[in-house]
Amino acid sequence: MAASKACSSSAATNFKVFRGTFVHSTQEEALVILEDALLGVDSTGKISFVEKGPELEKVSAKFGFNPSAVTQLSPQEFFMPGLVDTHIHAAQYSFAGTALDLPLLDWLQTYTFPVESRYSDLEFARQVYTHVVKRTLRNGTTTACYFATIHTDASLLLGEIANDFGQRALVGKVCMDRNGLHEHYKEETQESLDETSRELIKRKYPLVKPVVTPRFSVSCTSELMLKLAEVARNNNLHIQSHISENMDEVRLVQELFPESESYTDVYRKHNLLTSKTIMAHGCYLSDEELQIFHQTGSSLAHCPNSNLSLCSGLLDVRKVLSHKVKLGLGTDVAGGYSPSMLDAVRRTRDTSKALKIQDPVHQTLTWEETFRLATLGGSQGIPPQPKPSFRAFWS
Ligand SMILES: O=c1[nH]c(=O)c2nc[nH]c2[nH]1
Ligand SMILES: [Zn+2]
Repeated sequence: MAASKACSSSAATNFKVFRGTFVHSTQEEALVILEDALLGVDSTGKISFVEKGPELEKVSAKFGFNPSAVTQLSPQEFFMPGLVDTHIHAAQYSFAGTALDLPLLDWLQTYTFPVESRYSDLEFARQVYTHVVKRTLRNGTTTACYFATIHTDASLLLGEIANDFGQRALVGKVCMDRNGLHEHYKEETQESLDETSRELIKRKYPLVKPVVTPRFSVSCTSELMLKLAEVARNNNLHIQSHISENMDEVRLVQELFPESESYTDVYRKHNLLTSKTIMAHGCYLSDEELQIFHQTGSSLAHCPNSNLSLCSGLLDVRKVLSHKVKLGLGTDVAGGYSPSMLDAVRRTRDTSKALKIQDPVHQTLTWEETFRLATLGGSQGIPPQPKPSFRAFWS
């Protein structure tokens, strides 16, 4: 992300205007580079126009800004869209980079649940949540889809912190009414529902929205999942959870829900697959399951660092995209050790190359495609405020 240098400070205008190179993605083209462009931002922070640099005089007359107040980028600088982290556990930031020696279910039991259970302590929560928001913003994450913990007050605090630092976020109080792995870190069904409602009522920050967050099928009863789906539908909310991350987890879900045809079928039967659903991982989804994702408009968060670090699996992104399923990238801190979305971009390429080693006909993802997944891809699961794309202005 480029820093900018003002070439003049006089600004008797409603627009902040930048001139230089702008880089972004569209559905048709993974990487579009606009050289010597003018980008105008209105007083609410929204992009109002993108025009050609050499037409400055004409454009300034049309939009009524002072041409000498334009901020000129240097030749080494460029603007790009903010990075969208579609899956990150804010509470797990406290142990990011450690404890990656166990597979998923053992990792949850040994490291994750004991740490998450500490977030009834709001001072601890404030410290960790402040660090994670500042760190992800520093790494270019302008929008994040956070899992908090089962604690409503700490989850509300995370939203307040993200809002105060200017990060757009979906924040979910985690819901889990069964936990065979750690008996003390769970809620009663009604308590989980009541606390979710309390979170909805109290969350009032302009940049932050609540997201209904059943942790995963392993830790939720049928009753809780059905009722959470109702909450999401009645309030038109996003839903986030995990799916098909690791083979032991997939087998356990089959045992817990023997009447369901697949892991995806479990969520479908509980009405949790909507066009506002973001499911993390999906390494072992079959073609039939991906078709259900396509039909319901649900999206996937690809978390390659976590998939590699916990030896969970290798998601075939090409296969997902060939089913026309929406897909963004996630850091999945702390299964993923890095909070940086640029790391997620690199690991996405590494995973694609590992798939090519296994199967030489696999078509490796390009840098351009991976950049698109980290920006536009993520924003399809978490749509931004309606805003015209650069392309709409640049004809
Ligand atoms: O990577 C993961 N991190 C988690 O915290 C989690 N919970 C359920 N499934 C999970 N996977
Ligand atoms: Zn996760």
